[in-house]
Formats: sequence, C-alpha cells, structure tokens
Amino acid sequence: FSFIETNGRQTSVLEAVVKSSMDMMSKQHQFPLAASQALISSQYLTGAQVREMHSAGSLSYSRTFKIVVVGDSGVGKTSLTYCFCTGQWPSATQTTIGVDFRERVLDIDGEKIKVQLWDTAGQERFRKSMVQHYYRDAHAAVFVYDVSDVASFRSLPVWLEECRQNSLGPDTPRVLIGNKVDLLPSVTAASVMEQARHLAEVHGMPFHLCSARGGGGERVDAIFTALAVQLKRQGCGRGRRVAGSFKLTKAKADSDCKAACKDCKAVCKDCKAVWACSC
Ligand SMILES: Nc1nc2c(ncn2[C@@H]2O[C@H](COP(=O)(O)OP(=O)(O)OP(=O)(O)O)[C@@H](O)[C@H]2O)c(=O)[nH]1
Repeated sequence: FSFIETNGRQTSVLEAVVKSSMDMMSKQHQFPLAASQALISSQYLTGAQVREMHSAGSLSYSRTFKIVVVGDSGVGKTSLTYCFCTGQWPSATQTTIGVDFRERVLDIDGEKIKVQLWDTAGQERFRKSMVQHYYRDAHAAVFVYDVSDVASFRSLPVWLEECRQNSLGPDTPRVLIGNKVDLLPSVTAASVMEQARHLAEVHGMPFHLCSARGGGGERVDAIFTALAVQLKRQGCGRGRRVAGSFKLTKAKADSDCKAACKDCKAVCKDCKAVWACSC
C-alpha cells in the first residue's frame, strides 16, 4: 500500500490518487482505462465540484463516522449508498471491486458530521486480502440482504462472523436492511422476513425494509440518518480508534465526556483534563 496523507482542500492530490488507483485497477482487472475514467467522472467529485462544496460550507464538518456496508453481491449496497449520498437512484451500477466510498455531510442537532459509507464488494474475488482494511476504525456496520433472494439472507451469518472477527461485534452499532421491497409480495419473502426479524433481534440490531429503487429514498435516508444519530449519541468519531487499543483525545466539554464510554475515560494527573476515546 502507498500511504498518502491529505485533506479535502488538496484537490489535485486527491484527483491524482483516484486516477492512479483507477489506472492500477484497470491494469489488474484488464478493463480499458476509458472505463475507469468514466468511473471517476461518474462516482468521484472533480476538483471544481470540491471547491464549490468548500465555498458552500458542505465540506466542513467536526467529525466523521465510518460505516461499512456488507452483504452478498447484487443485494443493492451500491444502490443504497448512492441513494443516501446523492438522493438519486443510480441509473446503472457495476460490480464493486474492492471498495467504493461515498460521503454525505449531515447536520445533526446543529453539528456537521460526515457520514462516510464504505460500499464493500460482495464478491469474494474482489475482496481478497483487503477485508481487514474495510473494517479498521469502523464505527458501525450495515448488513444488507435482498428480500427477493433467499440465498442472500442465508449468507448473513457469514457476514456477521466476518464483522465479529474484525472487531465489530455486538457492542458495535449494527443495522440489518432487507432491500428491494419493491419486488414484493412473495410468500418466500414474507417467511424470510420473519426470520430476518428474529435474526436482527438475536443480534441486537434494528431491522429495516426498504428499496433503493424509485421513491425509496426517504426510507433509505431515515435508516442511515438514524444510525448516524445513534453514533453521535454514543460520542463516536471524537478520537481515533487504533487496532487493539484506544487513542485518547481530549473531550471538548464535560457533556462530551459523559457521552463517551466510562471505561475509556482518563484524567490527566498533571492538568486534570478529562480525555475520552471515540468508542
Ligand atoms: N428492484 C430493485 N432493484 C434494485 C434495488 N437496489 C438495487 N437493485 C438492482 O440490483 C442490482 C445490483 O445492485 P448493486 O447496488 O450494484 O448491488 P451490490 O450489492 O452493490 O453488488 P456488488 O457491488 O457486486 O457487491 C442492480 O441491477 C440494481 O439496479 C431495489 O431496491 N429494487
């Protein structure tokens, strides 16, 4: 991996990074560069767009929530994340290779928070050794199955286990989504839905039905926004969680400290300042 540190203002750096990754992908997966460039223009912001967003203030935010979206290939992860971040239905989607990032800045109780959705590849051959990177420092996980595809529901335990193995266990906010309800009704779907409700209950996560397709946007919006509100309530995103340990950051105000997990709080012996982690 190359590691490049940058920020939203360095648009030329960001563009170069995206272009070189696309270049590499086009070589590795042998699709023409023209296709990868089309992908850049359709899925990533241009420098001018980023500058415009900066001046409109939509790129300023106080913290970021990283949410990984997992599930079988074709269940609609790309469609859902696209729908939430752009408010539109994607006219065409391509199988995700590795991971795609989509972001949206939400105003939650007067605080601007960036919700960063990691749309991971459902196909095993496009995930490979990258899996641990998807989950690193994630604040929440969204599991998606397709209500018209029983096999995608049956795979959920595998996705749950993968998350657990990557430190996103029961303590991490998780949500189960049954997507493509526009394809209902069907008898199979109804019985699977009951099982889905049960599965969600057993794993202590909310279960939602929705459709990324035509008119389902509001519901999709509500699901991801509710998750972001929950993360804010839990004080996520204040510090950086480092694999296996916690990096403590100084809590801004006493109220923030109370929202943070008690076990991860520390008081500086010298200045008595309270520090809290982001979990
Ligand atoms: N009818 C219907 N079709 C949908 C819905 N959401 C997605 N689709 C379609 O399902 C297909 C797969 O959608 P994607 O969003 O690419 O699925 P994915 O889970 O990202 O797939 P991978 O990238 O391979 O992991 C596409 O043809 C979408 O148009 C929905 O709510 N209703």
